[in-house]
Amino acid sequence: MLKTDSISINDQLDDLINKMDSNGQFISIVHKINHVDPISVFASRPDLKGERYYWTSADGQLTFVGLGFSNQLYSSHASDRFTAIESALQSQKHRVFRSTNARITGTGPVYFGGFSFFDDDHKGEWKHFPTNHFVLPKRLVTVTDQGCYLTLNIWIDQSHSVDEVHSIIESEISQIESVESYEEKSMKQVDLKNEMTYQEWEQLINQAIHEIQSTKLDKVVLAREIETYFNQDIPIEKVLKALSEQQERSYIFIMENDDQAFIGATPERLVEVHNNEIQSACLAGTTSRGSSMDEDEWKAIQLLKDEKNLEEHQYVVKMIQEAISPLCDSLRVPNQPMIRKLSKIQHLFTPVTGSLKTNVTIFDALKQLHPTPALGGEPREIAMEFIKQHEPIERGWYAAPIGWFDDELNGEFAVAIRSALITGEKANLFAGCGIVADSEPKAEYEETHLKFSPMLDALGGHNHDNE
Ligand SMILES: C=C(O[C@@H]1C=C(C(=O)O)C=C[C@H]1O)C(=O)O
Ligand SMILES: [Mg+2]
Repeated sequence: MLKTDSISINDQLDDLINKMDSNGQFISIVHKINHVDPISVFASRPDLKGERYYWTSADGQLTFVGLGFSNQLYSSHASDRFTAIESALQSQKHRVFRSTNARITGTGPVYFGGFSFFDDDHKGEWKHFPTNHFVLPKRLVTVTDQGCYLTLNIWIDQSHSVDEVHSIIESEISQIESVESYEEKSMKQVDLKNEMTYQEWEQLINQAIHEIQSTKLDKVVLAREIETYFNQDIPIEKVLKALSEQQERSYIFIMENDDQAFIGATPERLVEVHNNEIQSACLAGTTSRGSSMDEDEWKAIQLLKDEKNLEEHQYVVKMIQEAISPLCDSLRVPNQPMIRKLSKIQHLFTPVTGSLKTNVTIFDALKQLHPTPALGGEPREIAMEFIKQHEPIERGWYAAPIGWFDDELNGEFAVAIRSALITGEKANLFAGCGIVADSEPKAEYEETHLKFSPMLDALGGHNHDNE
C-alpha cells in the first residue's frame, strides 16, 4: 500500500471518490521511485512518440520526462497568449496526493509547453506548434538531487474504484523502474540546404544597418535557417543524448506534438519564479571559444571590452530592468556583465534577480519580457515589424518562451534558441544574432554559423557553407 506518514493515499482517494461531484476531476499522485536515467525513460516509450516532453534546467538540478498527454491548455486567437494560459490553468482544479510529506519542486501537476515568437498563428512548417500550447503529462518523471519521483496525472470520476487507481499506480511505477538503458542508433546526413544565400544575408544585414542609422531602430535580431535531411527518421533520443553530453549550462528540451519535435539546448533563461523570487538573465554579445586556455581567456577579455558587443548587451539589460522593475518590490542587476562559457561559444551575461510584488505571476513577467532585445530588438515594436517584413523565415517557436509551471505558478521559461524543428527525416535549424549600427554582415554570418554548430553536431550533420 502507498503510505503517507499518517493516512494512506488509498484512504484519501476513497474519501475523494465518495465526495466527488459527477463531473470528475484531475488527480495528481506523486510517489518517490528508485533512481532512473531520464534519457532511458524518454526512449522507453516509442509508442508515445508525439506525446513526449523532456526538460533539464541549465544548472542540471532538475530533469523532467513527460510521457503521454493527460490534459492540454491552448487558446487559438487569444489577444494575449500569456494570460490566456493562466486563465485556462485557473479553470482546472487539481488535487494532489503525495506518498511523502515533502512538497518537492517539479512534482505534481506540472504543465510543459511554450508560445510562438509572434502572436499570430502560423501555417507553414510549424503546424503542430500554435501560438500557445501546454500539456499536463500523464506520467511525469522528475529527477532531482533529492531523488526521483513519478507523478501520475489522471482523470477520475465516481466510476473509478480505489483498487483500480491503486493498480494503475503500481503498474506504472514498476514499468518506469524497470526501463532498459537506451542504446544509441546511428544515422547519416544526406543533404543540407541554406534557406538564404550569403548574398541574401548580406543584403538583409545591410538593410538593417541602414534602418538603424537612419530611423529610431537601435538593434534588431535577425535569424537564418538551415534544413538538413537524413537517411531515416531522426531518432530524437540520439540527439537528446548528444546534446546532454556536449552542452553545459544549457536547458535541454524536447517538445513533441504529433509528428513533430522541437528540440534544443539553450543557455538563455527568460524567467524563473520560485516562491515569489524572480530571476531573469541578459545574454547577448558573442565570441568563439579559444583553442587553448590562454586564447580562450584572451577572447573573453576582448569580449568584455568590445564596444559593439557591449552595445548589443546593454539594450537587453536596460529593457529587462525596465520590464521587471514595476513587477518587483526589489531588483538586483550588477552593473558589469560577466562571461558565460558554453561548449563552442562565450557570451556576455548579466543575471537579474528580484522579489515579486504580491499577486504578480510568472505569466505577468512573460508578458512584459517577451521578446527581449536579445531575440527581438530595440525599440521592440519597430524591431518586430522589421523582422516580420524582412526576415525570410517563419520563426514559429524559435526564440520564443518555452518551459514549465506548476499549480502554484512556480516555474521556469527559457528562450528556444540553439534549436531545431524535427519532422521525420528533416531537421530545420535556426540561429540569429543581434544587429547594431557597427555590425558587419560577414562577422554576423559567422556568429550564426557558431550558433548552429551544437545542434548540427548533436544531429551528426555538417555545414558546407564556409568550408
Ligand atoms: C538569437 C540567438 O542568440 C541570441 C543573440 C546573441 C548575440 O547576438 O550575441 C547572443 C545570445 C542570444 O541572446 C540565437 O542563438 O539564435
Ligand atoms: Mg551578437
